[in-house]
Amino acid sequence: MRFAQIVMGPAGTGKSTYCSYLEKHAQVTNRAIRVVNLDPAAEKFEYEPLADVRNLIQVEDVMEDEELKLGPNGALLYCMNYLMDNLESWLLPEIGEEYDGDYIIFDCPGQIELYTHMDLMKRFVKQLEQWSFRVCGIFAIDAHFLTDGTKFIAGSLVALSTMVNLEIPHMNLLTKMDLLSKSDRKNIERFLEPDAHDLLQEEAETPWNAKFLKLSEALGKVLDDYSLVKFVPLDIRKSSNMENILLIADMVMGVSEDADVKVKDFEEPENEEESEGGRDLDREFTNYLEGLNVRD
Ligand SMILES: Nc1nc2c(ncn2[C@@H]2O[C@H](COP(=O)(O)OP(=O)(O)OP(=O)(O)O)[C@@H](O)[C@H]2O)c(=O)[nH]1
Ligand SMILES: [Mg+2]
Repeated sequence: MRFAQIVMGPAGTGKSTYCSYLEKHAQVTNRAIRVVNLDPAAEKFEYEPLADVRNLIQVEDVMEDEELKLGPNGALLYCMNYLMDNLESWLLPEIGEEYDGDYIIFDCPGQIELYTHMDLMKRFVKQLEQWSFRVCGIFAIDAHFLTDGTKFIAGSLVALSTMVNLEIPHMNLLTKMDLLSKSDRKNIERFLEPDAHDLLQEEAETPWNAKFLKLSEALGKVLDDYSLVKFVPLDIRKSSNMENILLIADMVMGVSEDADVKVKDFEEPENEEESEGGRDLDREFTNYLEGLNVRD
């Protein structure tokens, strides 16, 4: 049995940052988690990829193709199709045939149509399942876009389409929590266990809502009925948030304590401080985040 998180979501919402954060978290907590870059348009990321789709195909090369004549979005979809046709021949050798207990994070592109209605990612999920992976979908949403009830409904519906399309256990990550003001952070707490009906009541005064309140209420009911559309906050400065996310992912993938999840080979601590008092995970995180230039 192997485990995978597929990290999806709109452009710039912090998918790659989450992946590098998770890779680092795994290093300091001794879990063997590796990241695979599946974004053929990625320019840079901070993790050390186990495999990188850009070694198979690159968006610029496709855009330069005189016969295809594709722009950036069409070229990206072409690359993803090409990747799906080469999963057995390219990806499998890169990640290895069968290592029991492997935990792999797939960092995906920010093209939302890949998730909501196209079948490319569904093909990918099916293939991973055939390779005996248990898969969890992580859908990254920028917390700034969820600060009122109407935006919440819109954001949740995109997440819901993805969940329904891919048919895998699913978690919505509220990213960039560290950038929210105190009041926005407080405001967002009501979305963590939301009652869509209550949230919409507060929005009822705008002309749009007066006209479409019934529609919004009906959508709200859909979300309530699919109570799986839940949001988990990610404040990148807090290692406890990461632990929480990993725990939920473990739960939804059915990773039990007796499952054979790999830990890294034990390394002897190099300095005395570590051997005496254990490792200071928060300090290691702070050093890492300073390297990433995350604002405080
Ligand atoms: N402060 C802060 N900045 C973040 C966080 N997550 C992402 N960023 C910043 O947001 C920008 C986009 O982050 P990425 O991780 O590249 O986002 P992405 O979703 O991978 O973007 P695409 O792959 O282009 O769709 C970068 O400048 C990051 O440094 C976060 O949690 N906190
Ligand atoms: Mg990215």
